[in-house]
Amino acid sequence: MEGVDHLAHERNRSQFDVNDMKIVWAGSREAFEVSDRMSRLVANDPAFRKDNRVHLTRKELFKNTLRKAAYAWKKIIELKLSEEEAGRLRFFVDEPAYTDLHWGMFVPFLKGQGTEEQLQKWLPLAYKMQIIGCYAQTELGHGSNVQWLETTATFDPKTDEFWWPGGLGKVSTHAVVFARLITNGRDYGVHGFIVQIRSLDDHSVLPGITIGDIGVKFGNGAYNTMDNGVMHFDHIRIPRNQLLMRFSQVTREGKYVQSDVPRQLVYGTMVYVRKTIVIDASNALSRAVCIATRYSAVRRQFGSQDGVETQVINYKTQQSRLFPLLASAYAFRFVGEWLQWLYTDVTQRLAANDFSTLPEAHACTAGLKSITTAATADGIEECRKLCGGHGYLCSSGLPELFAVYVPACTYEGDNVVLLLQVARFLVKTVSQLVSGKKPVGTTAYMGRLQHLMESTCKVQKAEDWLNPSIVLEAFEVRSARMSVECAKRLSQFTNQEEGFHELSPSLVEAAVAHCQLIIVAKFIEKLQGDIPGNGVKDQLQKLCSIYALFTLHKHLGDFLSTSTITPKQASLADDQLRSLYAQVRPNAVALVDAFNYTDHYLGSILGRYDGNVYPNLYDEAWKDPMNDTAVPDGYHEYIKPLLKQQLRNSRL
Ligand SMILES: CC(C)(COP(=O)(O)OP(=O)(O)OC[C@H]1O[C@@H](n2cnc3c(N)ncnc32)[C@H](O)[C@@H]1OP(=O)(O)O)[C@@H](O)C(=O)NCCC(=O)NCCSC(=O)/C=C/CC(=O)O
Ligand SMILES: Cc1cc2nc3c(=O)[nH]c(=O)nc-3n(C[C@H](O)[C@H](O)[C@H](O)COP(=O)(O)OP(=O)(O)OC[C@H]3O[C@@H](n4cnc5c(N)ncnc54)[C@H](O)[C@@H]3O)c2cc1C
Repeated sequence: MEGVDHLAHERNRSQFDVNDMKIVWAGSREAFEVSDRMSRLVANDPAFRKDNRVHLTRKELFKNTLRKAAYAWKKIIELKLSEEEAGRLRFFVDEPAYTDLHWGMFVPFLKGQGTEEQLQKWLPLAYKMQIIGCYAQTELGHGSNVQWLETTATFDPKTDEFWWPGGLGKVSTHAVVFARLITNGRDYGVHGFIVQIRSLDDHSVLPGITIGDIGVKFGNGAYNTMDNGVMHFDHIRIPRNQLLMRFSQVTREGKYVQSDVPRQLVYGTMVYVRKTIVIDASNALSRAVCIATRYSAVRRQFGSQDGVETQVINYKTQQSRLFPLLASAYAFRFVGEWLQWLYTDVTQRLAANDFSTLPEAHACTAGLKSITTAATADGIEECRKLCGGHGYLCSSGLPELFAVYVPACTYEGDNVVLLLQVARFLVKTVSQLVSGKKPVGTTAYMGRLQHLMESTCKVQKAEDWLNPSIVLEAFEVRSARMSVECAKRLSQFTNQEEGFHELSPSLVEAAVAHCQLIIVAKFIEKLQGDIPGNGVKDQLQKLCSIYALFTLHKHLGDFLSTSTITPKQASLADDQLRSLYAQVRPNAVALVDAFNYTDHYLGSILGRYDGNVYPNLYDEAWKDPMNDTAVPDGYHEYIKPLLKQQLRNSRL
């Protein structure tokens, strides 16, 4: 029945104030207000309709995305929205588009790498969208290995193929292009250039440049709203001052001048985007968990008592699959908040030419991007399975969410390649202990190595696993012992690079252990701070324990093989986990209501706020074009003759 809240009984059971939790999830009351207003503005405007995406052809889909992006831009101007409001509006439009790369990579790269003079020229054009930019770094032959990019930019004192860049295929007029800078016969490695690729008069591709779309990508709808492109340069010429010269210059005479900064600053935009991808992971996972939790509370199957079947959310197996994902969504939110702080701090230090925390920023953004995207991609697929057959319908919202999300494990740095960067950072940290260098930041725990190597876990009863200090120490011991073991095995190789290559699977596991420790530590830190709201902190403490103990359970091999805990303590952790699931159960629907997602944004019949699933699932089926006629296309050509032939055969 429309208008009835079929989940009211669930909402009445919750033991905390969901409106207070909405503020904590949003980050502040102001952030909540902006988000709530923008999500409703989008949900209530039919121009942002998205339930028809899966029925559109690729060209219709793309044109529809251009229409929405132009309409959104018009709204932003008309309503004089702030940068924050505009960003939230684009988020709730929920459609990968060229604007993501224009605002998410092209503009940040200009801001990070341009000189004052270059910013004055290019930023006003980009802010007013008088030029549209993309980020062209990946080539057909190289994406991960940036140092081996093959496009060259040779300085001519007298007077290159990109693959993947989002927005490149059909829309962008300009590109940030990565190429090897060659001047006076010497290769100075990869630098960033701004290159005009299309005419601002008729959008034609400029001479010497070939551009196209790379073709259909995974899934219906999904990333096919984005014109990821292919571009080939054939000896084009650009002015010298289109080398972005904040950190290195080429003089009019062709002399290369490198200011005294780490060359990795040219990678600054990737660090910036990896940081944002962690919060994006929390957004995507919370969306899938919201759908799966509400549907699990609606769905009844087997186990009937007095003629009423059991809600599937009451099965322990459903809880053991769903609640860790709920906890992870909150965990990734809070580590993403901390990462934003770290990034701001590093940026302020860079402005003062303090590069001391650059390695930490690189390791944290790389590692946390890797493990949160991997867990989220797996988590969205698990949420689909938690919804049984209906989870496989596009009207559940889950297949398209999965298809649009999974490239996050690849773009902005392949997850394994990035974890290997973290492993290098850890091995270096351990090796520097010998020389007396005090580890700081997220590796500070390595400074207590002696203690961590000798420590024994104090758990004697299940409740002991609720003690944050005990949990934190267990994760520190596991990570420290794995890193030390890798460093020890590596030291037995005469060729360190060969050893690193040989031991890379174990090194990746040590990197994961370190990054999971960061997530647990930041969740605990969050709870040590002021958490306003009735019953809110208590719920978050339960979710923090669930994230930590589920992670311990999932990586039990590490904890046992490093003697961090005993099998008995592992069993006590499982007991505590089950108890925590029972405590979260009455609050589960309210905990996902706290994400404050509109039905429009969720795009899911299963995840409707009112839980009125079945009538709407049934009605949705009839909207499919397949049901336009009772007799399907093809009947007369292929079915009728077959049936007639079979009838004749049976009479012979
Ligand atoms: C894999 C990378 C990081 C290797 O970089 P490379 O220059 O080869 O460095 P080394 O491994 O030799 O390390 C040298 C040194 O530099 C440090 N370092 C590396 N990267 C950074 C960084 N970003 N910030 C700070 N420091 C860094 C490293 O730690 C070493 O330090 P030492 O002290 O040990 O010397 C690199 O090739 C890379 O990042 N590859 C991934 C490429 C990538 O992410 N591409 C993204 C393209 S854009 C995209 O995908 C857009 C998607 C948008 C969408 O649609 O959403
Ligand atoms: C949807 C999408 C959007 C994108 N948008 C953009 C964009 O806007 N601009 C842009 O420039 N690029 C973009 N990219 C490209 C993306 O950045 C690259 O695909 C990504 O960096 C991975 O690089 P690769 O494709 O070379 O993978 P590869 O590195 O070739 O990975 C292939 C396999 O090799 C493994 N591997 C590679 N090196 C090592 C190593 N040293 N040790 C162990 N294993 C290794 C990887 O783990 C992986 O399993 C996009 C990609 C996608 C999917």
